[in-house]
Amino acid sequence: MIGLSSHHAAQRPCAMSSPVIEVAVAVVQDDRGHVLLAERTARQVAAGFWELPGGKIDSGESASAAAVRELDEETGIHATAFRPWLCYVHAFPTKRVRLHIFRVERWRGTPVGREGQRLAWVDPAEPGVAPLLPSNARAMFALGLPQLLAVVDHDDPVRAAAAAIAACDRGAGLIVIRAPRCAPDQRIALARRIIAAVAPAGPRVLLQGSALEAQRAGAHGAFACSATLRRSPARPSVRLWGVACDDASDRALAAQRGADFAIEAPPLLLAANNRQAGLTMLRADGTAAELPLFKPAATAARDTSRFPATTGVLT
Ligand SMILES: Nc1nc2c([nH]c(=O)n2[C@@H]2O[C@H](COP(=O)(O)OP(=O)(O)OP(=O)(O)O)[C@@H](O)[C@H]2O)c(=O)[nH]1
Repeated sequence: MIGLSSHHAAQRPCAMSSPVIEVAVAVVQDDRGHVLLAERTARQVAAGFWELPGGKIDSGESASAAAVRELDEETGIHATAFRPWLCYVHAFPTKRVRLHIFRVERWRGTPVGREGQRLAWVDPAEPGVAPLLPSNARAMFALGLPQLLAVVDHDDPVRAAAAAIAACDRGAGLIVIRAPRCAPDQRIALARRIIAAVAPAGPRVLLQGSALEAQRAGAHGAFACSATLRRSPARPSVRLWGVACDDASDRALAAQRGADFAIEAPPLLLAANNRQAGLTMLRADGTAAELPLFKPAATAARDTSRFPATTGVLT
């Protein structure tokens, strides 16, 4: 299940003037997609909180070198292939941390808590260990997102529902319904029809529109186009909020407003697909960004990334 994300809390003003501590952390996943977490020890601040293996970047050290070093020092795992993933600032009450998060794609070794800390392999969608460092909520949430997202944009409810079912067949775990030309009541009726049609496949469904429209439609959340994002003073009160971004400044704004993910698709592509099948498939993008990004999928292969719900603690 995609949980409520706690990274929406407003950033506290008292931390805003403190310097930003640069921290590099590693996401290591086993073949089930479970993520390696470590528990902070009694000797550390925030003892008992679970975190990704990592630590402060030494002066003159690159973020990637720090992530690889800390991973080895703390768990004995040697990363042989990795890539930058998310990078964002979190404001704790008294300090700010910039997390440089790396996805470790290949590694060797058997994880062991080399500093006496407990380790656990957890399902990112249902971690099963607590508490997690609040700064990691965005990353954990992003790890629980599906790989494929579909934008359904058709004014005709029958064709829109057919497009949404086709998207589920192709493995979409998230569906964004756009029907900007419809009046709100029509859009809500169309969304209800799509939500009922795809319910057996179980994707999350977001409606482009206000929080109230999304709620009336029974959607899991709301979606905002880039123009709405720029006009929005704050995150709407919805469980899941996705936005469309045209460029890097939109992305920065989306992260600041607490969006859960962003899509970057040329408006022309969406418009062209609307005239045809009403369906655009997007894939999770692997490059470094402030928040999870989806971009047009060149080939929409079936998504096999759903994680089982079991969790293992290594003692
Ligand atoms: N290791 C780690 N630190 C994190 C994560 N998220 C996060 O906010 N932090 C914060 O980043 C900072 C990392 O400091 P650390 O104490 O673990 O790093 P370190 O081992 O290099 O520091 P030290 O030498 O002072 O002990 C802490 O303030 C910690 O709360 C995370 O996922 N992993």
